[in-house]
Amino acid sequence: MIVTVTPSPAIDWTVAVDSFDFDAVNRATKSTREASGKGVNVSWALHRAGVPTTTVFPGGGQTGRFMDEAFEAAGLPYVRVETGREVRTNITLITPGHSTKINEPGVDLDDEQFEEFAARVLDVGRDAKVVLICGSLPPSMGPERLRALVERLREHVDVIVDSSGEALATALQARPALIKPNVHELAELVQRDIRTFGDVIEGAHAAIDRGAGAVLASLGADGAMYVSAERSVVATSSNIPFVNSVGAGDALLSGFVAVDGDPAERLRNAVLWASSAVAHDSTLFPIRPEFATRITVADVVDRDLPLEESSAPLASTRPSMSLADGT
Ligand SMILES: O=P(O)(O)OC[C@@]1(O)O[C@H](CO)[C@@H](O)[C@@H]1O
Repeated sequence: MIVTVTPSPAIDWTVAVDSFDFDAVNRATKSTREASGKGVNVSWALHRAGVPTTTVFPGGGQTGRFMDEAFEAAGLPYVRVETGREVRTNITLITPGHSTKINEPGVDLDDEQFEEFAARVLDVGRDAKVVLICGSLPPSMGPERLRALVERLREHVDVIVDSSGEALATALQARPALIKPNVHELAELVQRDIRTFGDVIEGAHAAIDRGAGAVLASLGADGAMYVSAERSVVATSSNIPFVNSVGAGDALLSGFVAVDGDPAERLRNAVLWASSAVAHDSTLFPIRPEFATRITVADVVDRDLPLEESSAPLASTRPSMSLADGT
C-alpha cells in the first residue's frame, strides 16, 4: 500500500480555450473540476494503474464533500480530516502549447486539526510500503511540523517528500528516502545554478549530503534524472504531443513508486507516466503504453550538456543529446 499525503489539496478547475485575449470574452471549449493536489494526483495515477493506495488530506465544506464523492465513485481509499473550511480551488488555463496556473493559498488547519491530521497520517502510514508527502503546506503547518511528521513516519516506513523552498530544506533534516524537485527547486535547495546535467548531479549530491536518500529530478523538456550516492540515470522521451504540463511531476513520481527494482526501470516507467500526463488535458490521464518506444534511459555520459531553456515538459529529445545505449 502506498500512502499519499496532501497537506494543501485543491479542486483543480481546468479551462481550455482555443485562443486567449486580455480585455475580451474568451469562450471555453472545455471546463472540468477535479479532486486534486499533488499527493492526490499521485494516488489517482496509482489507483488507475491498479496499485493499492490511500490518500490523506484535510478539507471541509462542499468542496470537501465533492472530493469524498469523487474518491467514493472511483473506489479510491481516502482519509479526509474535517476542517470545516472549503478546499482551495486552483485554476489551470490551457491555451494551445501552454498551461498557465493560478493557485489559491492552502486552507489553514488549527492546532487541534493539525494534530488529528498528523495522527491519521501516522495511523494509515505506519504499515505502508512508502508514504509520499506532496505539495505546498498550509500556513499553520510550517516546515518544522513537516520535518517532525517525516521524522515520526520514518521510524516505521520510507518517506518521500515532494515540496519546495523552506519546507523541502527543513524536511531534509528528517532524512527522507527520496525527494522530487524540479530544476528550480533543486537550485534553490542547494543554492547553486543548475544549467547542465552535471550540475543536476552535483546539486543532487549536495541534497544527499544534507539528508536526502536519493533525488528524482524532473527536468522539463530534458526528461528526468535519478541520482543516488552510487548512480546517475537520465530518461528522456521524444515525439510526445504537448497538451498540458500540470501534474506531469506528480505523474513522474507515481510512475517511479509504482514499480520496484532497478532505478533505471523505475525511471523509465516514471517518464512513461509523465509523458502520458503531458499528452492529456487533465491530471486524470490515461497511461499510453505506445509511448514506451519513445523513451530512452541511460547512465549519464555527458555531464557538460546544457539543459534546455524550454519549459515544455518531456516533449523533446535533442539529437545532440549524448546517451549511452538504453538500459
Ligand atoms: O500549490 P501546490 O501544492 O504547490 O500545488 C498544487 C497543484 O498545482 O499541484 C498539482 C499539480 O502538480 C495540481 O493538481 C495542484 O493544483
